[in-house]
Amino acid sequence: MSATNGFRDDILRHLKYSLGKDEAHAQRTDWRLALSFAVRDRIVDPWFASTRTAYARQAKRVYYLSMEFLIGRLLEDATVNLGLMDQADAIFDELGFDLKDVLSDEPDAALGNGGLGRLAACFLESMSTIGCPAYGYGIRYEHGLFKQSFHEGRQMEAPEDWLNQIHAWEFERPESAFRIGFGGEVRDEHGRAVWTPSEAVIAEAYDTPIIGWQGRWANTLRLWAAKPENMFDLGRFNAGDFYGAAEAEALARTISRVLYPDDTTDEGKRLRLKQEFFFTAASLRDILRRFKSEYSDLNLLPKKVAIQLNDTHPAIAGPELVRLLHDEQNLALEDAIAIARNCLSYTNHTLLPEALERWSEGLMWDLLPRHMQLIEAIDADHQRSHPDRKVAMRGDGDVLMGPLAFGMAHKVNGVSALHTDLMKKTVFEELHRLHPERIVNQTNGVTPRRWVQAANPRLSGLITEAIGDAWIEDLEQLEKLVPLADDAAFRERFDAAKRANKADLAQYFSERDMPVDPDAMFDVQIKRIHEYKRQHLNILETIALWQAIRDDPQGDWVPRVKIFGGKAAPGYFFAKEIIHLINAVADKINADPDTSHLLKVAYPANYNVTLAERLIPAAELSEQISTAGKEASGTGNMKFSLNGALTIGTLDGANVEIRNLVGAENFFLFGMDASEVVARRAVEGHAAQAIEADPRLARALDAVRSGTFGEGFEGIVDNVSGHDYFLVASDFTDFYRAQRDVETAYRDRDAWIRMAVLNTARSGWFSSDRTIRGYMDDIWHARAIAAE
Ligand SMILES: CCc1ccc([C@H](C)CC(=O)N[C@@H]2O[C@H](CO)[C@@H](O)[C@H](O)[C@H]2O)cc1
Repeated sequence: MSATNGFRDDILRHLKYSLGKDEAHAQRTDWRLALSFAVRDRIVDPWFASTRTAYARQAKRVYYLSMEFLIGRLLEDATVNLGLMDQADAIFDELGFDLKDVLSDEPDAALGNGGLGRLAACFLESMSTIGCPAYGYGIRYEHGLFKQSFHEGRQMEAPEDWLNQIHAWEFERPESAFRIGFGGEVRDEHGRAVWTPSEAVIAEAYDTPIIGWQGRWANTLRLWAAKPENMFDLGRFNAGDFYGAAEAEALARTISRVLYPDDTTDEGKRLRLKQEFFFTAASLRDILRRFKSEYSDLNLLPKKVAIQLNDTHPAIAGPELVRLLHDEQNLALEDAIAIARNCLSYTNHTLLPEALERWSEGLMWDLLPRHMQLIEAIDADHQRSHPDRKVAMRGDGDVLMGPLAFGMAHKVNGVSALHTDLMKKTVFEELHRLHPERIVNQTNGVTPRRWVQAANPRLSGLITEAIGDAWIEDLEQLEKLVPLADDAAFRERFDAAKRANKADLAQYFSERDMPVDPDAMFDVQIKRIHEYKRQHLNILETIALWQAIRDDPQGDWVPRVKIFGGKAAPGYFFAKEIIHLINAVADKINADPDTSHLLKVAYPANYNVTLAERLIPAAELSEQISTAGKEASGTGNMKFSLNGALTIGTLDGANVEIRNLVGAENFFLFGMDASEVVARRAVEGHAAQAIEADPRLARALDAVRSGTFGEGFEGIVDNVSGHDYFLVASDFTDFYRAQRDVETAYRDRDAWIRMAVLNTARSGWFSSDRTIRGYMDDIWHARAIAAE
């Protein structure tokens, strides 16, 4: 019985016995689920072996606590990592189906907003591929990030409901449940603090196996769902109070009902804090339960447990771990604090002031009274050892989650070299001076399995043909491609792969009434919509280009398609105006008979992980144009370089390291650097000056203000020509110059492809495997082990 036949039989067996469907009546979803179950069967054994080996080897485990895991689809990832893609392709071909079509039936697990959530997902896959014993802990949101659609160019939001169908990749764990309390009071009983919560919910675990490359190891993503202590109040039901009967359940489930869609603004909502404590407390309980099932001496905890806080969202872990060790395990307070600190480490992902979490002490006293007491004690303990320094964890009636996380962590890291440096000079300046060894850098990375091997099979095949397939788990082997940049035949095939990917994307767009020319340059900016990411700078340059083409239609223009993708937080008005403007400009320019053969704008709605996997392999120009000093790292920038797109960008975040590795000559740099930005912002009237000095910019802004693209965009023009905090006006002229340089380069196909090959070849360092090895060595002191 060949492996393929065994696999085929398992698919048919699941269709019949797991889904109760016979082939004749099976829908696409049935086939997708049958395939999922057959693939899942092949994950369970390595999964169990990994868990068993970690216990047998008394290995140190890593616990990654994150409010977000932007996983996307799982079936293709698992099939690729198990090396079953070709078999699945052959089986479905024989069954008369297109595997790609079956795979496209899976909904994205959109349990995240953007960079932070996707990084967590890449990290889980890399920890499994490396064989680092680890758990991801998060929330099983019933509704992930909202679905975006456009109505008359404006963003509309609709609930995302990935769980309104069978979810093939989770195992419910009713036996792993914890009672999580809120509110109530703290009484002192013989010198011991006893917290009696006034309300409680049950946190129930759902496990998803995360298989690594070649299925050698699998870790667990444990997501907590909120359930009521008692499901249904029969008494109230019998009394005819039907709502009352279901109230407890509805209230409890609210905690894991929906992901907060903000990715840069701390709303400070009570429910958000409940979500943060809910999953953090359940995770710490589970971690201590597992530790105590193997060891009795709590002083061993830091040797066996490393807990990573993905930003401040789980920072309540500091006080909660101290509470568990001191109040429940009876360790002395200072010992509890020391042990907790040696287990905990914290990653900062943003310097934006509005994104730094602070909770009112009033709310903290109300919701978590014992934790507020402990925060005071921890703060006092920290200040005691540094009386003269302003390193308070509280200020103006708020608990500052950044300083609290910093104070309760043995290591704190930034996510790119520039960002880590800025952390030391700005938000954590005083704390850094106090703890000069605590801040380290771990530049982000992305998993090459999803973002190259699976998303871009044409390029992957070409690379493997040229240098073998070891690159997939040792990405810096891509360096071996450098000499091939000078090989015309290889360049030819490299370009052919990109060309074919562009044709696929053009097909996808034409099916959605967005016809584009596959021979035009595909210029892509895909990320959350935010002023600091400057999508409005990109659309203003697009307008100026359009005007220039109209001035000189016979000019030697390079046909270009400007592709945008991204959601705005529902409450972020300005970002929504930027979306509206981009769609309005698209309508105008795409309908212009004189220019539409030279310039098109495409903005597919509902940008998510799956759409990124479709857009990035077809991209030629990657827009990384944030105001220097604002983008902590970026990870899309890495995905584009690996897939042979050239970057136009500022010296911001990881762009700096990408440019250093691929070579300045293979990168289109523009704009001010982080220190020039600070200096320029201090110049009175900096925007007006810039507009004064650049007629193209003035003309583009006039067109927007005068209604060329419709009414209602004054806000954007006023901002860019007024306060312009993100220096769109001041960076415009150089951006326009860089875009013209891009066109000059693009005209020389050979030179362009050569640069593209060098970007792919020299981007291997941006593998999340390299990043995870950095965390293992510098922060977690954890070692990889192989499953027995
Ligand atoms: C409290 C609301 C909130 C929610 C999420 C966040 C995240 C930290 C925002 C985020 O996703 N940051 C991005 O993290 C990526 C992974 O490190 C970086 O590559 C991006 O530069 C950074 O913007 C801030 C504030």
